Amino acid sequence: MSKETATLRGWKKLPDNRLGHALFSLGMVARVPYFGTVLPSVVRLEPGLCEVTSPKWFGIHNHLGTFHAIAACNLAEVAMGMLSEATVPTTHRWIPKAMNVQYLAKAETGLRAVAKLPEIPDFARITEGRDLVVPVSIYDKHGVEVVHADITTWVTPC
Ligand SMILES: CC(C)(COP(=O)(O)OP(=O)(O)OC[C@H]1O[C@@H](n2cnc3c(N)ncnc32)[C@H](O)[C@@H]1OP(=O)(O)O)[C@@H](O)C(=O)NCCC(=O)NCCSC(=O)Cc1ccccc1
Repeated sequence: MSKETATLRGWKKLPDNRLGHALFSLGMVARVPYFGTVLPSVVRLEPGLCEVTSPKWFGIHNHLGTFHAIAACNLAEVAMGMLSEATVPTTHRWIPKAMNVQYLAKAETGLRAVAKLPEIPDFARITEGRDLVVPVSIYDKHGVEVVHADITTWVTPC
């Protein structure tokens, strides 16, 4: 039996272009409707790495007209969630349990979230629940990191 999740297999089956990314992202939003508020587009996915873009549109504005902080947190959750789906094998399960977030600069443009693990754990050695922190950097269109989130997930053997 494959240890790859259906999510990662689905990503690999789709073409690595705008259409494939749109189809994958629509499927994701169908499963997790709240993600839809940031109109996410998953553009890169592999074990240990996920990149998601999100346009700046009226529905995610705050009173300053910038990208609402909690909408940015939602985007961080998208990137962490898809990274986890692509990384955690079917022998284990994961759930986010905490997020530490810093709003580093005003987010005036659409955003790009990059979730990246410094190293992929050896899941065979995870025989009881343990924390796995997923760092997520969120950049504006100028490449400035405007938000940084460290999301703690709880990984357990199935
Ligand atoms: C589970 C834990 C984190 C730790 O509790 P402990 O007692 O130390 O740990 P223990 O391992 O003993 O587990 C006890 C029970 O916990 C449950 N359960 C455990 N693992 C999983 C799992 N992988 N999946 C499902 N359930 C799991 C299970 O019922 C288990 O009982 P069982 O053993 O089956 O009978 C607890 O504090 C909690 O539930 N917090 C709320 C977390 C929460 O709601 N996060 C936000 C949700 S995600 C979101 O909104 C955004 C998003 C969406 C999509 C994509 C991305 C982002």
